[in-house]
Amino acid sequence: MKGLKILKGNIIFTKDPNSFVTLENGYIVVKDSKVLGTYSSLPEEFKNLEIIDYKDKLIIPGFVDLHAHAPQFENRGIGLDRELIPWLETYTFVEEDKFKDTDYAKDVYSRLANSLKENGTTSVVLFSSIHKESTKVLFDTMHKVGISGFIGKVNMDRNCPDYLKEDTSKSIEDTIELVKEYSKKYPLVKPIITPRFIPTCSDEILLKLGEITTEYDLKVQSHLSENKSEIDWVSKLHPNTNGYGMVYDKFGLFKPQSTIMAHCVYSDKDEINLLKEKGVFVAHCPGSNTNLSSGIAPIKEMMDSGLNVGLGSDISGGHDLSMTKVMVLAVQLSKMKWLENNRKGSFLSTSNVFYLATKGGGSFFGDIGSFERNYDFDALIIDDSNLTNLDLSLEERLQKFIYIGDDRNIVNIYVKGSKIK
Ligand SMILES: Nc1nc2[nH]cnc2c(=O)[nH]1
Repeated sequence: MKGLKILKGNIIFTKDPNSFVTLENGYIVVKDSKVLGTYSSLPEEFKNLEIIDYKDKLIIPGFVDLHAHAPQFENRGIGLDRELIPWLETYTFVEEDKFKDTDYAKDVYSRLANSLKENGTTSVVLFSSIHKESTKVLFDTMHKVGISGFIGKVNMDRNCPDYLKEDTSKSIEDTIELVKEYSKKYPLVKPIITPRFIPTCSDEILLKLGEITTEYDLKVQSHLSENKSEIDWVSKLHPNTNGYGMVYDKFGLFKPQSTIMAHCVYSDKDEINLLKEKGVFVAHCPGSNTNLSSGIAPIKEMMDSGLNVGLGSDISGGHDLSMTKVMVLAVQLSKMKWLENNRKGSFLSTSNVFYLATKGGGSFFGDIGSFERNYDFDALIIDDSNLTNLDLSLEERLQKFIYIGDDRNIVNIYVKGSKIK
């Protein structure tokens, strides 16, 4: 049978946030790019096909990073003694300015893309910088490495240093050029509309971006309610709008089921209801919640209330793009939040956080992040033999890999059925 691949190993994935599906020495049948089925014993019809036998290794879905800043790759681990606005002004804008040079972009973006891949991120949603040519470099580089992604040229035309302040019309012109060139150029890497955040975007640019979103049927990403000074700033800039989220919505930038808002640390009831009503995805970024002293987003509550939620590394507000490190931090912060709330509700379980890092974020892309039938076959093969000599269940082995494993344990990677490592 043409286009069929059969993989054997210890399969573990989530269909819902509250439980794992595990198949010890199970089989995944893949047809072209998609999962045909998972089986504990191989059905007769596939019996004479070749089997790729991963023996005792784990087979898990690839990770999804819903929020990261590509031009901040070099800044990981520095400047984290500041809060958001001074951090942006002192470190981030200065580094992003370097991307006016495409040679610099080629160097940084190829290391970024390889690092994402090596760490098992098979789908990623990236902010680029304001620079059109370097954004093209990012599209081309991500395509070459073979992981899937949305990439957005940043738009900002006020309240930032002159060297990054865009002329509004030129910003829109460059965005449309990128959308036209890259919407169909590559199968796995697509453009996304990316106003940086409300403080750096004029009403005019937001209005135009809303129009482009509708006209070209695009997705949108930005930041929301991350830090208290930022929220105060937005309420001063938009005194007649009822809340930060409402500003995006007013300009048509909460496109149903197609928008990601990073952070949402301080979203109140009305904002949460708006996010829910519009099917906005919240990218929870525990790394930057702590590093930039922003606060802990109540992610477990958001998830339980039915919001679309995924995880973001948010480099370089977050210092590490490894999604296993992000998962650990998300669990740890959710425990702190739970204690802070006098043990009301609960904290993130291992299946909760694994779901967030796979199917939760993956549903922004489509059928991604699980091994259910017709899901894209994005998978990691994990050799965890160096991590323990205990006799553990598959769930415990996965937990151990998340907590103490690293990129060296990821021995093979599949994206859309193709082996990229
Ligand atoms: N974490 C984070 N928040 C932002 N808000 C506006 N820009 C940024 C950024 O680069 N990182």
